[in-house]
Amino acid sequence: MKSPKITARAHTNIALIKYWGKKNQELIIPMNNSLSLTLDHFYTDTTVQFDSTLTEDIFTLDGKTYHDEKVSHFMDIVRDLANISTFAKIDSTNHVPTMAGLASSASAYAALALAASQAAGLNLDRKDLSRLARRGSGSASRSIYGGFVEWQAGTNDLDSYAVPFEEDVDWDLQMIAIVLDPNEKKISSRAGMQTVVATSPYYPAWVESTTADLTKIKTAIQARDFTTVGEIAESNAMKMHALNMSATPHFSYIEPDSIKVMDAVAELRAQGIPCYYTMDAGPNVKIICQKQDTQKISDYLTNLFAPEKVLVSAAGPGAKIIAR
Ligand SMILES: O=C(O)C[C@@](O)(CF)CCOP(=O)(O)OP(=O)(O)O
Repeated sequence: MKSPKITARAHTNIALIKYWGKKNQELIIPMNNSLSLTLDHFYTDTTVQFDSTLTEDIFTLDGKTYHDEKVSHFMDIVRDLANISTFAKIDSTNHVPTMAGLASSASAYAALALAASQAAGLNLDRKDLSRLARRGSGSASRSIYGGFVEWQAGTNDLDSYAVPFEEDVDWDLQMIAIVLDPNEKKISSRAGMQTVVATSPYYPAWVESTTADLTKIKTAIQARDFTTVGEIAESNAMKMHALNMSATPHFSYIEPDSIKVMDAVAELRAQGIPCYYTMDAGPNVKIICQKQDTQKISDYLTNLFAPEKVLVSAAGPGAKIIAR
């Protein structure tokens, strides 16, 4: 007996106000609210079909089969929700340019949450989809929606989910990802944030300051105040990375080429071009800019990096079913 074969598409999101620490590991409840922009350029397509002849979940990513504990654990959560015990075939394709290093768990688990729940006969609303995606990866909770999205931290499985802050973004904000290292990061987000929560003396100040940043950036987005949005996002990212350097053992995702991009942004700003950077759990740098400046910034960057490493995105859509 086979279920319908469902394909869902979800896009990557990049946080302007970071999630970097959990209150609860198993349920993935964050310490603070975060806010992101869903991007149009990078997305994951995932197809799921439950099949009673299978004796385990079969997961392929970009054509290769993997035994992924996180995926199986996630599928157990879906099976519990749907009250079924059937295994599934899961085929995922990351539509991020090769060597992008941006194939984030966010788009992957948002697409899997939508495809798997639908194939299991569940018809979850977007709030419950966000809660389900959160169980796969915290940032995936935000990729259920397009545009600017806020993940309300909450305190338990029921009240920790994302909400749209501005889904149809009518603002010419863009993000230029400079792909410095496509390989898997040495320290995963999950391990990195666990270390800082447990050992950084600055952690309580991070939660306090990032909560203040969130309030201010929401006002700035609504006011279309690009400079303030950029300044807060850049500062928030650097505070997140300062946590890593203050942990025990200390660690950092920042590599020499990351600093090269940061210096380029400083030079562009000195030339009067407003642009700001953010970084996540890896060396890649994302530059926040306005569409009118994107070409000038890209031209400057392609003098420093190979053109195929400079990838431009605008605001993108939420998760949706693309085939059934
Ligand atoms: O996206 C952000 O807010 C900031 C980060 O990207 C890192 F900079 C965190 C992503 O963490 P995620 O991969 O979701 O961790 P999980 O819940 O342990 O799977």
